[in-house]
Amino acid sequence: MRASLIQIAADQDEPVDSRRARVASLVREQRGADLVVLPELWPTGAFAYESFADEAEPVDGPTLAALAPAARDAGVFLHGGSFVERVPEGPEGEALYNTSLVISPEGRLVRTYRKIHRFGFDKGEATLMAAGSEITTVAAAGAVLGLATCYDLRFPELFRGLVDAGADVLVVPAGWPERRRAHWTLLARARAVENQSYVLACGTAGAHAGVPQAGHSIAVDPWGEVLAEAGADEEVLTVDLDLTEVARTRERFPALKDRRLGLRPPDPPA
Ligand SMILES: NC(=O)CCC(=O)C(=O)O
Repeated sequence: MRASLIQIAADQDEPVDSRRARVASLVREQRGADLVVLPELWPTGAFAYESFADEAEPVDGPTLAALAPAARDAGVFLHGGSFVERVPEGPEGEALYNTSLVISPEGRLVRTYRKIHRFGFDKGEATLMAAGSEITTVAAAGAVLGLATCYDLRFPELFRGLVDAGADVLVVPAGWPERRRAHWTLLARARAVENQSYVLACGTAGAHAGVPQAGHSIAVDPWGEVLAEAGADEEVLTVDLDLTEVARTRERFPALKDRRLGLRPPDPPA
């Protein structure tokens, strides 16, 4: 599988529609890839909280309208990163989600994933967005992609759930800040090693809302080796994955089979 990770900046000086057009044209340039991945919340910027409500859109809104024909023209599976999804009706009224799109080479939306772990503790995304609750995989380009978004990378149990659901390539769009870049690289490698899976983690470049971004999109193999890593600036990172390596790694070093589920919890302190 040839994968291209498009690490773009979500600069607030660039109008969102211009960025959509620019991203669509970058996707079209990836003809020959099997899978193209975009970062988290690239239309708005992951930390541009003030713009979330204004830029929120339904799943079939302008982001999908820009990306679907681009995926079709390039003939690629496209993980469209994520955007702010507005859901007008629900038990508690309107809600916003941090939602990812996966589009087929025919330009058809084949999967959505709503970010499960919201970042910000008692502010930002954690207060503005609702949390997804579904572990989500999708068959694409000869692999089973396990979908996660940014802060999700810190929660290994989600990734175990994805592997249990058959994932062999874990795809993580992100808007990860420069300040915690060491965690980004470490966690991407840890998720690959412990799950004996490829990890494709695509971050943003530049800075938005005053938060410098780490960039350093990264592709890691099931043994934890870094196959390719971007710099800090805008860049397309292209990498070839040998998907048979997942089964080979799991056979030669079958640690996943040694899991001990259902261990007895400790007795409460006396
Ligand atoms: N957008 C995010 O989820 C940011 C996550 C982050 O900064 C961190 O986990 O650290």
